[in-house]
Amino acid sequence: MPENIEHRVQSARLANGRAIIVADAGDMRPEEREVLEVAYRNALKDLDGVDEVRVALVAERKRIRIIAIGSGKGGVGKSTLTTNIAVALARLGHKVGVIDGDIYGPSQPKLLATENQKPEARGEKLIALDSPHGVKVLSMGHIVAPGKALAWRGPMAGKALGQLVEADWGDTDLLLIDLPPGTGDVQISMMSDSKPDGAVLVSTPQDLALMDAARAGQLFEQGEIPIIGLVENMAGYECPSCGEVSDPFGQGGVEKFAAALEIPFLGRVPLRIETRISGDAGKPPAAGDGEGALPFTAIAQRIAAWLCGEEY
Ligand SMILES: Nc1ncnc2c1ncn2[C@@H]1O[C@H](COP(=O)(O)OP(=O)(O)OP(=O)(O)O)[C@@H](O)[C@H]1O
Repeated sequence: MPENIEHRVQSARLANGRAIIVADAGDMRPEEREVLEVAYRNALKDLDGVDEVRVALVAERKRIRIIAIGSGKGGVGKSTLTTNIAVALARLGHKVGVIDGDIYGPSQPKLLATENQKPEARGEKLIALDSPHGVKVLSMGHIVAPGKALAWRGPMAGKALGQLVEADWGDTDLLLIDLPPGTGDVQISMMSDSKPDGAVLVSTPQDLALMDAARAGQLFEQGEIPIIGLVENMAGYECPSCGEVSDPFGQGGVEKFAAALEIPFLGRVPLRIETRISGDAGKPPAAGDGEGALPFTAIAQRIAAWLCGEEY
C-alpha cells in the first residue's frame, strides 16, 4: 500500500453510485501511480452505495529526483564529493538537497557548515536546513547526539534515512544521498524505500577500493538503479608548493576499470590539501572560483547532462 494515500486526495465525490477520486501523484513514477490507483479502487469498491470507482491522478507536486552516491569502501572521499558535486550542480542552476545517509558517522553538517543547527518540524515532517552554499541539507548529525545512533540496527537506521528523504525539501528538484560505506542493510533498505533514479560510484585508485566499488555497483544493478558513472577521487597528489602532480597509485586505472565494467567514467579529483582543509572548515572548494572547483564542475556537468537525458 503506498504511503500517504489519504493526504494525496484532492477531492472525493460520490454521485449515482460512482465514486470519483482526484489525487496528486505528480511525484510518482508510472509504476507507483498504478499501485496508487489500485489502492484507491480497493479501498472504495466494497463500500455501501459504490458501484463504480473512478480515479483521476493529477501532477501537482514535482517528483524530486534522487541520486545515491556510494563507494563500497569507507574513507574514499564520498562525503567530500557529495558536498562538492551538490554545490557545483546548484551553481549550474539545479535546486539541490543533500542527505547524509551516513547515520553512524555523519559528516555533512561539518562539510556544509550547518553544525549545531537543529531542523524544525512541521507536523510529522522535518524541514531541511539551508546551508550557506546554496544547497539544502539534512543529516542524522543534525538530529541525534553524536554517537547515539551507533547502537541502531539496520532497520532502524533505514527508517531514519527514510525520514530524511520524506522531509520538507521546499523547491528542491534533486536530492543527493551520501550513502554510508559498504553494501549492508541501510543501503538495501534505502534502495527499496526511496528508490534512487541513479547512482554515482566513488573510488580511489587502489585495487581494493575498486573491488569494493564494483560490489556497490552490483548492489545498485540488483536494485535496478542505473549507474550514472564512476568518479576517481584522490587521483594523483598535487604538491602544494610546486603544483606538480605525482601518482602514487598509478594513473588511469579507474578509467580502465570503468571501461571494463561498461560504466561511464565521470572524472577524476586530485588529492589536494586544500580540499581537506576547506572541507573541514565547511567551505567546499566547489563554492569558490579557484582551481579546486574545476574537477567538481566538470563532474556536475556530466551529471546534469545525464539528468536531461543527453550524452555525457
Ligand atoms: N580529493 C581530496 N583531496 C584531499 N583530501 C580529500 C579528498 N577527498 C577526501 N579527502 C579527505 O579524506 C577524508 C575522508 O573523506 P570523506 O569523509 O569525504 O570520505 P568518505 O568516503 O565519505 O568517508 P566515510 O567512509 O568515513 O564516510 C577527509 O578528511 C577528507 O577531507
